Amino acid sequence: MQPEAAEELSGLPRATTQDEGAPALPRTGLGASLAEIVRISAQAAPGMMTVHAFVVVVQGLAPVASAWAMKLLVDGIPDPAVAPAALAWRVGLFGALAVATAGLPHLSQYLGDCLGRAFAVRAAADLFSATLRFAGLARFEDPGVLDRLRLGQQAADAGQTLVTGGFMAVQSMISLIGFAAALWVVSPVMTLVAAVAAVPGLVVQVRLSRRRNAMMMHMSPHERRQIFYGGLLADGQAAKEIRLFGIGGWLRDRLLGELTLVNEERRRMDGRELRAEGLLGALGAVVSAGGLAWATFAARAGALSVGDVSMFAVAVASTFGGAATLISTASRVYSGLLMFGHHVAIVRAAPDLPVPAVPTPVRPLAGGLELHDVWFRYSPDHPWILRGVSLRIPHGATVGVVGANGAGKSTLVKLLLRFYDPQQGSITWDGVDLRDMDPAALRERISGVFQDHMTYDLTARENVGLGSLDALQDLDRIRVAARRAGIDDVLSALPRGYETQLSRMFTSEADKEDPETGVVLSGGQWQRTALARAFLRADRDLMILDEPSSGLDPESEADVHSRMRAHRAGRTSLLISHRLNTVRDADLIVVLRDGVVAEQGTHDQLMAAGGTYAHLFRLQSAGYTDAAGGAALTVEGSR
Ligand SMILES: Nc1ncnc2c1ncn2[C@@H]1O[C@H](COP(=O)(O)OP(=O)(O)OP(=O)(O)O)[C@@H](O)[C@H]1O
Repeated sequence: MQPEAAEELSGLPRATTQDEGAPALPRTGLGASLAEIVRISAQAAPGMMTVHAFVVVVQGLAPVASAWAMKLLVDGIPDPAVAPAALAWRVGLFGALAVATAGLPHLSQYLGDCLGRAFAVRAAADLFSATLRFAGLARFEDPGVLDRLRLGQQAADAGQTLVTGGFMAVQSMISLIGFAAALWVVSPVMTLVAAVAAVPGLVVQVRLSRRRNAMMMHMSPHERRQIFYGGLLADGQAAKEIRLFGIGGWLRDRLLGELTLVNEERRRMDGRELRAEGLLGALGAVVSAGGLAWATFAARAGALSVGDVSMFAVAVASTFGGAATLISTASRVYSGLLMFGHHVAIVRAAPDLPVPAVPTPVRPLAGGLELHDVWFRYSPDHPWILRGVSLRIPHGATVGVVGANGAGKSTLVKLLLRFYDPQQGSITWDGVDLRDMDPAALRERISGVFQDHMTYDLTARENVGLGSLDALQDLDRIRVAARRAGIDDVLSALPRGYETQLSRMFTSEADKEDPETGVVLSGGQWQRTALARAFLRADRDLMILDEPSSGLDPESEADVHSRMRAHRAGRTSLLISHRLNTVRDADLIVVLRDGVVAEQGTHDQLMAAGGTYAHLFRLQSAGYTDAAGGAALTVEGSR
C-alpha cells in the first residue's frame, strides 16, 4: 500500500514513518566557530597557547612603549635638568625595547606555526571522527553536505592561518589601544578623528568577508567538478576509456572551463578588495598628513614639545597602520570563522540515522531477518524503488535475489545493512527492528561483498585482512580466507607474497623501476580478493553476496560458487546474481520486479510456475546450450 494511503486509513499497520533523508546539518554562528577554535587550540597544545598569549601581549605593548621611550629621549636631549646618566638610561630603555620589538615577532611566528600545526591535526581528527559517526550513506550523496565537508576540511587545514591571525588581531588590538591612548594624551581631537576614519574600513571589510565566503560556497560545485575532471585525467584506470573514446581533450576543456569560471569569480572578488583597501588606505594617509601638519605648527607655537611631535607622528602612523592591520587581520579571521562554521556544522551534526539512547543489543541470529511491507526511495525527488517488499530470510538458509537491472536488489542490501531506513514498513532481526539497534553493532554481525567492491592500494595481506582488523597480522587466517576464495595461489606467488603492494601507485620515485614494488591484479583476481575479505569474517551471522562472481570466467565462477556453496551450508546468506544457475540451489529464490516481490519459491517451484524466473532461466540455459552446440558444430566442421 502507498505510504500516503496507509497514513489516511486508520487501523492499517504503519511501522514508522520518518523524515526522508538525513537531518540537515546545523546552522552555526560566529560564536560557535570561535568557541570551537579556542577549545581545539586549548586541547591541541595548552602550554604553547599560554606562552603564545603572553608573548602576544608583550609584543602588542612593545611598540607603544618604544614610542614613549623615544619621546622621553628626544625631550631629554635639550633639557639640562636631565642628567647624562638618566639620558643613558633612557637610551638603554629604548634599545632594550627595540631589541624586544625586533625579536618577538620571530618567536611569535614560531609559536603560532607550532600551535597552528597542532590545531590542524586536532581539527582534522575531529572532522574525520565526525564523518565516521555518519552511520548511513545519505549525507555522502548530498552535494550540499559534500561541499561543506570539503570547505570544513580546508578550514581545518588553514588552522595555522586562523590561529596566527587570531593572535595577530589581539596583538594589533593591544598596540592600537596603546597608541590611541598615547595619541589621546597629545590630542584627543585627533584620536576621535582617527577613530571615526577607521569605521568605514571595518564595515567594508566585514562586508567583503561575507561576500568572499558566499562566493566560495557558490564556487564549491565548480571546484568539485574541476577536481573530478583533474582526477580523471590523471587516473590510470580512466586512461583506457579516455584514450579509446578520445575524450581527453573534451575533459580537459571542461576542467579549464570550470577553472576559468572559478578564477574569474575570484579575480572579481580580489578587484573589489583592491579598490576598497586602496580607498581606505588613501583616507588614512590624508588624515595622518593633516594631523602632522597640525602638530608641526602647534610645536612652532610652543603648545607641544619636539618629543610630543615625535610621539604624535609615531602614534598617528601607528594608529592608522595598526587600524588597517587590525581591520584586515580581523577580516581574515572573520572569513576564517565563517569558513570554520562548515567544520563546526559537520562536527556538531546530529546523527544521520536515529539511534535510541539505549540500543537493543544485536544478538546472534536465531530466527531470521524479515522485511515487512518495506517502501523506500532515495529522496522525495526520486521514484519509489521498493514499493511494499515483504520477505523472510530464515536463519541457516540461502536466499537468492534476482531481478532486472535497477530492480532494487542492491538497494535491498543497503537497507539490510541499515545504510538507510525505509520510509514505510520495517526490517527486523529476530523480531527486533533494525532502527532499535546501533548500526555499527548490526554490521559487526554481517559480512559480504558489494557489487562495486573496493580495491585498496595496500598490500595483499592488508587487502584481505581489512575484512576483520583483529586478523590483519594473522597470515594463517588470511590465507585460509584467500584459499576459500581461490586466490591464495595467486597472492602467495606474488614477488613479495602477501606483503606485495596491490597498487599502481609507486611508493617513491627511487624504487618505481623495481618490479617488486607493486603489482596490478586482474578484475577477476580483485573480485576473488574482495571475496576473501568477506570470508575472513565468515563467522558472522549473515553473509551478503551482491554479484560476487560477475567478473569471473565460467570455470572460476563454477569453482567460486562451489566453495561458496560449501561455506553457505547451514549459514544464513543472501545471494544476488544475474546468472541464474548460480542461485538455483538456494533455499529460496526471490524475483524483484516493479519494487515488489513478484515471485518466490525454490528453483523447482518457480520453474513449475512458469513465470519470469522460469522464462529467464530457460533463456539463459538456451544461450549456453546454443553456444555449446555452436562450438561443437565448429569443431565437427573443422575436422
Ligand atoms: N544512491 C542513489 N541515489 C538515487 N538513486 C539510486 C541510488 N542508488 C541506486 N539508485 C536507483 O535505484 C534503483 C535501483 O538500483 P539498485 O542498484 O538497487 O538496482 P539493482 O537491482 O541492484 O540493479 P543492477 O542489477 O543493475 O545491479 C535504480 O533506478 C538506481 O538508479
